[in-house]
Amino acid sequence: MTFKVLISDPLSEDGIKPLREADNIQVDIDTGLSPDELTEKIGEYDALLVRSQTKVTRDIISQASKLKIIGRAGVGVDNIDLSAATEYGVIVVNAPDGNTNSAAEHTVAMLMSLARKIPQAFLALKNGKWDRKTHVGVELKGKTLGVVGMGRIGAEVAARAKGQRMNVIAYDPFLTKERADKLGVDFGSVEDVIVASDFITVHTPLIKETKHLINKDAFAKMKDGVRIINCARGGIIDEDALYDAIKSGKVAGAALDVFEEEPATDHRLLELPEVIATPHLGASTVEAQENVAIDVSHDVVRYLTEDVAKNPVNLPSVPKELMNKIEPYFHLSEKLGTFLTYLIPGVIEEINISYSGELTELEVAPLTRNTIKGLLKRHLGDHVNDVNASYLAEKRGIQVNENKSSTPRGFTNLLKVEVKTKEVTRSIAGTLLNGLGPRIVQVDAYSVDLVPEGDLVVIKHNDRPGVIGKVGSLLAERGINIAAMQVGRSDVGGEAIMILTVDKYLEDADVEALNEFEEIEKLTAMEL
Ligand SMILES: NC(=O)c1ccc[n+]([C@@H]2O[C@H](COP(=O)([O-])OP(=O)(O)OC[C@H]3O[C@@H](n4cnc5c(N)ncnc54)[C@H](O)[C@@H]3O)[C@@H](O)[C@H]2O)c1
Ligand SMILES: O=C(O)CC[C@@H](O)C(=O)O
Repeated sequence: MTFKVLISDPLSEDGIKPLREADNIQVDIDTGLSPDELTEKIGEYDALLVRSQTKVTRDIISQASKLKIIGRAGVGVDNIDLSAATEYGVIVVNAPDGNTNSAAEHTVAMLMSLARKIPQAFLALKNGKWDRKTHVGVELKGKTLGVVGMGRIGAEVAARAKGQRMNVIAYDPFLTKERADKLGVDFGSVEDVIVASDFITVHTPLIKETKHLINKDAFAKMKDGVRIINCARGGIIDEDALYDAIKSGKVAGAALDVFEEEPATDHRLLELPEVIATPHLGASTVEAQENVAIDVSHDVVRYLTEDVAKNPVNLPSVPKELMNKIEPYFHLSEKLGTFLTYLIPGVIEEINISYSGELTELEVAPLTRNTIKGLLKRHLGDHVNDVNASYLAEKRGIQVNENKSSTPRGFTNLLKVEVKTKEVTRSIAGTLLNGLGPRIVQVDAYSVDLVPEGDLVVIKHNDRPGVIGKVGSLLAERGINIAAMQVGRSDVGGEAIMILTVDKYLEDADVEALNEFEEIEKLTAMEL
């Protein structure tokens, strides 16, 4: 099978080598497509790679019937409709580390240019003006830099600012006193940062909480003559409020690499002499472009060929060490879910997944997602995957409960799935037997020992002598070989269950013939 990958923004040719070198991947590069052209084309592709120019909208994703992965060569994923991607089961991966250094260096370049008015002086000189009076700057030494957002880039900027002998005060909802001490910065609320700083630089993502975080009210609280830097995302700073604050003299200058609408060639902020700007160049270095393209290309190859991604954005990433431990349970968890779908009539209302024994020591969320996938896939189709399984369950109003109990229950590990509909509650449990692989060990109240694989027949019947023989003979007459058989009963002469592993899926006629036996209460043929 060959996977088709579309690259719709310019990426480093050296960086996409992992894609070019993969045997089963065809790479098409088509930059500058209009939204309509991309919508028309996307149906052919298994993967889409973008930088920040391509807007991957819901409309585009909804037409991407084969799309499995969107790779963002960079950090910010605000140009991708993540909800739509999750809903359609498309994983989004980014390259979070590859451009940190370049973005931090660019921020420092902007900070220094802003302080010393280098772009303005250069422009004047280019225009033949030797003007030393207008371009008097300020020193950084001893000034306070406020950093809003102390993630990868914010922390790097803070470290470099300290090298300029600046004091740094930072705010980040995840910044603890210990980390602040380690980084050698003061920390406080966003208001503390805004009030105390001579320069303010923002390094948050653009999300609901950070949209216009720096607004009219915030400017009002700042020191007179404050200088503002935004090398993160347009929209974190309210551009109208910034314009007014510069015009009023409250803000002495601003350095902007990003804008609410890009490209921003005709922006009124650019008319102000106090504003210096670059066209979203934070990550535009040879090194960063190569790094991010390599990282995202590797993840695309990995996901298309092995179903694992290192930097997923719309799915929690599973550390390698954990993955090694839980991977053997993947097959079991999905099969338990699939098995149950054959036993339940009606609409699932609740799924209860319990983990016991060794499993209690592990992060089991990936197994829960996989079990839900098994429960939904048979009815909803192959588009159900790890990315959208939980979303699809929630959308259908299915309550999913996950719990851990350390009670050994006779197994070193046990995964039990119970499903409730309006009419019934059914359950199944499985284990991973050392050296033998996955086994189903319980179906409702019955203990069994079953490999969760192949064509199975589950027969609920009355416990009477001869039933097993009758079923065996009928199947033999029809040329259906029984590979394995499990029987269990509630009590002598009561309800009993027979589970057969057969070499061939039962046709409707075979099921009808078996149902003729009066001892058989219910028969279900299934394919795991
Ligand atoms: N200009 C460029 O070319 C360029 C290049 C790379 C990254 N970026 C942008 O820079 C930003 C930071 O990137 P990063 O790699 O450091 O990301 P990151 O995820 O490492 O850091 C972001 C930090 O923002 C913090 N945060 C979230 N909400 C906040 C809030 N309300 N107030 C304060 N902090 C908040 C988070 O806790 C996190 O620590 C992103 O917007 C990214 O898209 C721009
Ligand atoms: O693609 C780019 O050059 C911009 C990348 C940058 O904004 C990011 O968020 O990583």
